Parts: sequence; C-alpha cells; structure tokens
Amino acid sequence: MNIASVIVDVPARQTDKSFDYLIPDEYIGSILPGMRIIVPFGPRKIQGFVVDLKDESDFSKLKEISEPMDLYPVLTKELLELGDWLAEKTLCYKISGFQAMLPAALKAKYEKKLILAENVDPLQLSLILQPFFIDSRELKWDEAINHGILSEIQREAANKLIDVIYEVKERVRKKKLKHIIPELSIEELIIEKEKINTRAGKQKDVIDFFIHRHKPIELRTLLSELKISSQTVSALVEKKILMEKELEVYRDPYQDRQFKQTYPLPLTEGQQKVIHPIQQSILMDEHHVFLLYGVTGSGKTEVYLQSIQTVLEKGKEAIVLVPEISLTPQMVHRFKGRFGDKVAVLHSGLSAGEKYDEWRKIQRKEVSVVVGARSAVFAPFENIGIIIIDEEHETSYKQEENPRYHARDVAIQRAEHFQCPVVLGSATPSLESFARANKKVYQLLSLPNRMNNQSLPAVEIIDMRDELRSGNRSMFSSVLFEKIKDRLEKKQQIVLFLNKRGHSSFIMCRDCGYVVNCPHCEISLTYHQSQQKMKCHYCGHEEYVPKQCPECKSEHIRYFGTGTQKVEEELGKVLPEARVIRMDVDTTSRKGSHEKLLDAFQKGKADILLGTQMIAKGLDFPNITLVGVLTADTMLHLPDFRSSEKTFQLLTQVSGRAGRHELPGEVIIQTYSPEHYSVELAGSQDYDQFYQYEMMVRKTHRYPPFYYLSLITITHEELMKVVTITEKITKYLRSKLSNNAIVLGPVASPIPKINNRYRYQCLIKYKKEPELSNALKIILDQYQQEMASSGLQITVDLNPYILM
Ligand SMILES: Nc1ncnc2c1ncn2[C@@H]1O[C@H](COP(=O)(O)OP(=O)(O)OP(=O)(O)O)[C@@H](O)[C@H]1O
Ligand SMILES: [Zn+2]
Ligand SMILES: [Zn+2]
Repeated sequence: MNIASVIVDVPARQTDKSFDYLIPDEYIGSILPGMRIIVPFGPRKIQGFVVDLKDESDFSKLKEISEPMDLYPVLTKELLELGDWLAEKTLCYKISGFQAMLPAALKAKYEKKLILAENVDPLQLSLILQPFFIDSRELKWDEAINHGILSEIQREAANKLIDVIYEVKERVRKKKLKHIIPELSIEELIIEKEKINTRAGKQKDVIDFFIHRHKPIELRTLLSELKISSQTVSALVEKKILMEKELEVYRDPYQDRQFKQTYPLPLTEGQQKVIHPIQQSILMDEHHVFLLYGVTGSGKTEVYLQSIQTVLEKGKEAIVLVPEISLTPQMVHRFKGRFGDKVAVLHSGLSAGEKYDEWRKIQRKEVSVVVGARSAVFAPFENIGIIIIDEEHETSYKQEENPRYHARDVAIQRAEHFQCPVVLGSATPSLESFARANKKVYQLLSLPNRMNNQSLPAVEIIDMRDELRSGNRSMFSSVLFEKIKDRLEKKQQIVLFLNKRGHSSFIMCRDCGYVVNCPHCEISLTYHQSQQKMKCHYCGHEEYVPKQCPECKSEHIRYFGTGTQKVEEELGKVLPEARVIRMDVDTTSRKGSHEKLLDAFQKGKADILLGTQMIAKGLDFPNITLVGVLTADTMLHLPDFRSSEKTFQLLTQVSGRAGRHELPGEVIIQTYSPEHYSVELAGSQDYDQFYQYEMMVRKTHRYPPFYYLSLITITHEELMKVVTITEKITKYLRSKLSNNAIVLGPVASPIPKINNRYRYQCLIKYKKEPELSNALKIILDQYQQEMASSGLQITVDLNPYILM
C-alpha cells in the first residue's frame, strides 16, 4: 500500500476528485486514511486528506507526499464516507464536506508540537526517542520530521506516552482586554458580507467569522486566528459592522465549576411509555427514527437523560444536539449534572482552542456524551448508540453555507450506519417530521401532558386594533398592563417577549391588521422603498402600495416594527417601580452575560424579563406566572412559506415558559391578526389542528412536505448578465425535468440587489426528479469558468430555509 488517494484543499469542480500520490518509504505504514497531509500541487504545496490507500494507480508518474500533518486520522472511515454522502446530497465539494466536520483549530495553521503525556517519564520512551525528550517535555513537529522519527513517535503515541498538540496562542490573563463585537445581526452580516468588494477578501473572512460565532472575541485572538492585520478590523469598525470594546476575559465557562450530581427520577407512566421503544431500539441495535412529540414541560429532557444512560451502560456513545440559542447554562447543567466528566460541550461561545480541546476529548474517547449545536453532529465517535435532536423544528439545524446540510439528515445517515436510534424531540414538531411520523416513516411517541398533569397556561389573545380604536396608543394593551401590575404586587415574575425577527419590510394596516398578500403565492408582498412598490419574491407579481387600506379604507397603512430598547423605555415611564432585565443581542454580547442575567432573574433580582427569541426556549423558572407577547405578528408576514409555522412554534414555546411548577401560568398574546390561524391555534395550544390546517395550505400551494424545494441564486454586478444567465438556467432545467416539476423564475430575489450586485433566483418545486442533481451539476460545471473569472456567483440549495 504505497499509494494514497488524496482530496486536495482546492475547492473547485476540476479538483473535486481524488489524486494519487506516492507514499515515501519512510512514511509507509504511518500514513493512514483520514489523515491530513501536505502534497505538492502544481507549483504549490497544499493540504489534503488521505481517503484511501492502494497498490496501483492508473497514472504512471506520481508525485510524492511531502509530509503528514497528523499522528492519528482526524476523520474516521465512517466520516470519510459521510463526506462523500454530503457532497452528493448537498452538491458541495468533498473538501468542504471534510472541513465542515473538523474544529476550526484543525483548519487554521497552528504551531504543532509533540509533548510527553502527563506523568510520563522520558525514560519510558523507546531508546531512539529518549534523547529528544530528556531536556524538554516537548518537541517541535518539524524537528521530528527532520529527524525521521515519525513512525517511532506514532508507536509511542499509540501507547499513550506522547501526544500531539496544536498550540493556539495563549490568552493573557489580564482583567480587561480589547474585544471586537459584531454590531449587526447574523442576517445583516450576511448582507454586509456580500457588499464587500471581492478584493477585500480579508474583510469577508472577518464577517464570515462573526456569522459563525456571533459573540465578542478578543482582538488579538481574532487577528491571529484569521491571520489579518488590525487595519482590516478597523475598516469594519469604521463601517459600523463591528465595534471595539474593553472587556473582561473569561476562560472556559465550565472550568472549575462543580455540577451537582443528579440521579434518574422515577419516570411517570407517560415517560415510561415513550422511553420503552427507545431503549428497546438501543438494546437491539436497531435503527429507528423516533419523533418525541411532548408539550412544553412534559419531561422530554428526563427521557433523553435516561435513554443516554442505557446507551452508556452498553458502552456506547451519545450525541445530543440543541439549538445554539437554547444551549443555555441550564441545559448544560442538566447533562453535566447527570453524567459529569463524561460530557463534552461544543458551542460557539468557546474559542477555537477550547473547542479543539473538547473535540480532542471526543476523539480520544475520554468522553462518551457530546452536547452541542449543529456541527456537533459530526462528533468523531466510533460507537454511537443514540443521536438526540432537541427542538428538532429549529431552522438553525440547517447550515446556510457550503455544505448546506441539515443536521437531521446527517444524524439519520450516521445512525443508520451505527444501527442506533435517532430521537427528534419537540413540543411543536416541524411539519416535515410530523408528516413523516404520520406516514410511519418515523415512529411517533407522545407526551401529551405536563409533569404532574399541571395544566398548560391559559392563553388570552388581545386584538390590538381594538386597543387603538379605544384610544390606547401604547404598546401594552390594558389587559396586559393590569396583569403586569397585579404580578408586581404579588411579587411573581413576568416574561415579556418581543418578536424581533422579521423586519419592517411588510405593510400592514394599523386599524384592521390587513396585510397585502400575493394573489398567487399566499405570502406577504415585500415593500421596496425605492420604487414605492410591493413585490412577490416567489413569482414576481408586483403592485403599488395602497394609499388606503383596501379592507377598511383607513389611511394608517404602513410599515411595522419596534425594538426591545423602546419597550424598556416605555416600561420605565408607565411602571417605574418594576425592575427589568433586558435580554437581547446588545445585552448578551459579552461572554457569560447571558448566564449572569438569567441567574439574576432566577434569584428574584428583577420582576420582568424582557427579551427576544433568546428567551423563548428552555427556561424553567418556578416563579414565572405571566408571559406577555407584545407583537405576535412580526414574523407572520415574512416572504417565507414557513412563516405561519414559525409563528405558531414560537408562540407555543414562549407560552410554555409560564406556570411550569406549582403556580399556574397565564399568557397574553397581543396581535393585529387575531383571526390568523397560527395565532388563534397557538392561543388554544392546539398543535394537531394547526398541523391539519397548515398541511392543507402547503398542499394547495405545493410546498414541503408535499413538494421538495431547490433554490438557485445567481448574482453579478450586471443586471443583464444575471437575468440572461438565470433565464438560461431556468430554461435548461425546464427542458431537463419532468412535466411534474414546477420551475419558477427567473425572478428577482427577495433582496434584489446588494451593493450593486443584482440577485435573481429560480425556485424548483418537485416530487421526484432523479435528473435534477445531475442537471444542477452540469449547470455549475458550465459556469465554473465565469464564476472564477468574472465574479459571477451561483449558489444551489437543495433544501432552502432562507429564501432571501
Ligand atoms: N419523572 C419526573 N419526576 C419528577 N419531575 C420530573 C420528572 N421528569 C421531569 N421532571 C421535571 O419536570 C420539569 C419539566 O421537565 P423538562 O424540562 O424535562 O420538560 P421538557 O419537555 O424538556 O420541557 P420544554 O420542552 O418546555 O423545555 C423539570 O423541572 C423536570 O426536572
Ligand atoms: Zn384596514
Ligand atoms: Zn407570487
């Protein structure tokens, strides 16, 4: 086996296949599949992944591998295969698939060292190695290569005497250090990224960094991680995309923390019923996908914990995915409290170095449970016994850049390989998953009741149009205002929720709540200020903004929107005695601040917790008896066919924060669209009816889960070019696909132009199109040259969740 098949780190169509390289004699036996290596490629030397070893090649003149980069494979055989699968399913390059599976520290270039493992004496090493470690416990990687002792090192590494480390620049322990904070939301960052001139690639990298890790970071770490100059950062600070601030430095938030050991609770009858088939599947090594549909506060987490227990007793491993936003300290406590040191936690709040440390614990099997956000689905375990996805309906499980994968699909693919169960948990399952459960593709498990049969909170829907008519122009209805006052007197706690997602791009009548929809697509029209027009971004329909409401003739028809800060100000005016904690992107940007605010609220240091999406999930506080939703509608009118589903899910989740323990809870939902089914049914907390209704809508308008969607977005500086190319692509697809496929377009994207780059799209709805994948590959091949040379961009998303 002296020939290695290698996928090189050049993300392009022409290089998206393996190349053969000769393994030099000294490395035969020590270069294995799944390792990273350095190879000559053209005039350069680049990184690559070994995917296979063989004895023969079809090519006669092979170049030699320059050097290995790893002591042990960083990708297992299973993950290598998963990479192929990802490339096939998402149309990404294989190299992008592999890189998505690894922690950032392995992507960047860090100084690599070999160190003696803890408590190992240099004299325990083989004679050849002893001289290298006698004076110092560490040895530079390059020196090991130069002395030709790599295979020797590998042997001792296998004996756990030597370890390889990637030295990430050590943080200086100082009280305050200069940090960089994103000033914009992730959505806005994505837009800004496209605005940046292609020549300023470094700036793009920085924005990209914050899109993935939307938290403050120390300036120095940022500079060294991205290998950029401080000018690059200052340019972005000047553009008000980033902000500079002196902040205190924290280390790993879980370090030095004692977690109180918890023990399995005796399960309720309902819990026993749902856990049985899961445990059965674990014990029998059978792959099943379970949809655990349990109302808020029904004890799903305890079911996860005890299922994991069974897995660990079998000597296997568990992966638990939670949405980044609900990866709260409370959640982490529950897993660390039960399984202690066996748990690794992976989330975006960790620095690259910390993340790599957690990943290494997984790789070396020092832990057997990983709790983490989306990318934790790639945890390099080799004996997986269960994969759990909590809040499975969350759209953040879909990655919005290459590879555009959905963690649910990856989880199922891996679980099939390991013949183990996948558990999808939610109080408001995605329509796709519930439909699959109904068709018996997934196995449905229900927990219809709260713990101890505590009733769900009573929900009252307030029509804000009535408030306006009776002269109340404040953002609190009189009912909500009275109830807040009541709770303040009783010293009980209140959660006020403001739905900030969904910007003011839709037009609504303040008097009757009327919103203009597209007559063909059943989604709201988006307002375009420059042309004073409203447009449908699915089919292209457009019309002028009415001067008068077509429904009630009122002239109060305009944009919509408020912010948390404004609410806080108003609370200060009308209820000066209330102590308020505000939680939004601004107040939680500091590492650890999220936890501090929640902690203060739990300790009763405030009466009202006011916040956005981030307070909708996972909170389990006994003293909350009132939840107020200030504006239920803001998301309802996004140009997105999932907007009703998202609204229903969010309202149900927020409502679920009230009355989880002894004290009964109450929920007030303020809205301008009380008659909209997603608001009304969230009010009666009736998921089943919502499901029925929404399925009907999806069927009528041919959306998922009845049809699959694929979205192709084309962008360029010249409008004519974008239109012509989109036209050609659309035409080509029409000719290649069956008559049952619906090809919509060419049409301008919801955001039709970003910094002089025009954006057009083609949306395909289909049930079964075996030719689609090939046709898309041909399109990408066809334009490869132009994409490389003229700044043309074509992105393909085979399961889009953001349609802008
Ligand atoms: N068998 C049990 N006996 C006693 N208490 C339990 C049991 N199972 C769960 N609980 C408690 O009930 C409460 C609600 O459970 P849990 O948070 O697991 O529900 P959940 O379904 O995960 O909720 P949500 O989806 O709203 O986050 C928690 O305080 C939990 O400790
Ligand atoms: Zn009106
Ligand atoms: Zn339309």
